[in-house]
Amino acid sequence: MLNSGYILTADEMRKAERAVFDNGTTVDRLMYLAGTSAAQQIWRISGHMPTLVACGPGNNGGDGYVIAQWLLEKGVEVRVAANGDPITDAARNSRTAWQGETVALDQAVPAVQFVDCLFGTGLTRPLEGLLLQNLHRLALRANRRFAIDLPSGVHSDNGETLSDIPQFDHTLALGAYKPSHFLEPSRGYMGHVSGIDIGIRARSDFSVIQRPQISKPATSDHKYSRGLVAIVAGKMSGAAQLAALAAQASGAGYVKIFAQTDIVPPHHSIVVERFDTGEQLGQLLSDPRISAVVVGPGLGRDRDPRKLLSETLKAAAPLVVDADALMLMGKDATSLIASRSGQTVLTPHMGEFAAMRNDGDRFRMDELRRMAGKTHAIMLLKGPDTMIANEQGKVAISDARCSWLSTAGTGDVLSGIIATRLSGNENAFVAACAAQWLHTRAAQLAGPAFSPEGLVDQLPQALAECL
Ligand SMILES: NC(=O)C1=CN([C@@H]2O[C@H](COP(=O)(O)OP(=O)(O)OC[C@H]3O[C@@H](n4cnc5c(N)ncnc54)[C@H](O)[C@@H]3O)[C@@H](O)[C@H]2O)[C@@H](O)CC1
Ligand SMILES: Nc1ncnc2c1ncn2[C@@H]1O[C@H](COP(=O)(O)OP(=O)(O)O)[C@@H](O)[C@H]1O
Repeated sequence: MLNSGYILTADEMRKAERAVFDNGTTVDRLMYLAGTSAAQQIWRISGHMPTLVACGPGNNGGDGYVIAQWLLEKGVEVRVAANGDPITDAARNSRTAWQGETVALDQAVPAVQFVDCLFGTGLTRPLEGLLLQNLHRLALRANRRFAIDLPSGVHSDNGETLSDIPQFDHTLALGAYKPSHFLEPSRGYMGHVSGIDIGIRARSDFSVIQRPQISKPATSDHKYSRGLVAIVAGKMSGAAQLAALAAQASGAGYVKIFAQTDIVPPHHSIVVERFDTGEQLGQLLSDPRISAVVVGPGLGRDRDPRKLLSETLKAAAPLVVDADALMLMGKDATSLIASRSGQTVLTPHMGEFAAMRNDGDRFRMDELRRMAGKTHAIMLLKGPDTMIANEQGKVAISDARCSWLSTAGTGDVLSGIIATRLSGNENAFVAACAAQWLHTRAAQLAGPAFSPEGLVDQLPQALAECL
């Protein structure tokens, strides 16, 4: 994976480029490498498609002149649209090396293929006036649109679109992925995102969630050593049953549901144990063989579940806190979770996150990291761009996605998978990342319009890909 899966902010990318220059590569050389590699990718996809490349004033524009020249030498009918001279030496040199026709942006005639090299990581403010109008005019009248590094108008680091931007078919990330290659809403405009390796090797707190390595049970394993997952069920037990099924299908040795009502186990091997009071639940949870607990799915939000939640928070085992439990804690989540002794993973969706967070103005990734720091827990923010933060400030972002997951009950399934991964004594951050990968992969395998049960059915196959 590009830059070993480390995602770089614009500042980190500049530092990484400086390291490359310090090792003797010139700016011109790096731009040549970026531009020719991007051009080859465009050529592989489009061949001789007549092309217009829009070049901005900086190094993103510089890449554009290199792309145009490479395509010209391949025999493609290619023109450049640009206003004024480039502002960096490297971009000026690229422009000098360009042997084709250059026209002003507002004079440019659209071509079948449009390549946007107006702005990349250097974008600092919204596009305005004629620039913006011409971007739309030229892009919208093309049949295929490429964005180089980032679509012009996208903030590199936070997923925001600073201007109204056209929809692209392909985005070629240069050197390393930037956060906005994965975050919404910017990701939605990028079409197919792929990476161009230009020799950038830099670590970061941000990374892509990658396929986990999961071990088979050892020959000496038994059901308890593999992990006893306990799901706390409230009065609406369906969600807890889904979490239980998911825990089992992702490899738990034993799954129990602690339920306040008489429920039929969702599977013969899943044991239901009844309790009536919070104290009784506390006793059930004190079983030292329990290796992870889930609380929240279907718990309910009135007074009674509060007692169940406070008993559950006392459990020594690693805990997944989801759904109603998050709403019950609200803004008190930070203090309640920080005082726990065991590992905790909190899994809000955007609505639950809004109820928990203190600073609604802050960029959600920053707030997620802040909450992970304050709670000493793992924060997993669900959605099309699920991100997972730990207390050290690391953030892993999901690059795989499956919009069919937007159906009730799939979050319950995720909580069960996380519990099973936590049972394996994994570091909670690693466990949450592995569970997120398995969840999305199972969704991809399930095909369109699956039920949560259908999602659960695909978990063993997703798991098989990680052994
Ligand atoms: N530094 C390097 O050597 C390399 C850089 N590369 C490319 O260079 C890009 C970054 O280049 P730059 O840092 O020059 O930045 P850009 O080319 O993204 O932006 C150029 C300049 O435009 C101005 N600007 C920002 N927003 C504007 C707006 N809304 N309207 C008008 N002007 C605006 C800023 O002053 C900025 O410096 C990357 O995205 C990548 O495409 C690649 O060629 C790889 C090598
Ligand atoms: N549009 C989407 N694209 C990809 N994944 C999604 C999308 N919408 C929701 N999801 C995923 O589906 C799951 C839904 O969880 P949640 O909102 O808690 O639902 P529920 O509580 O009904 O189970 C989460 O894992 C979330 O990341």
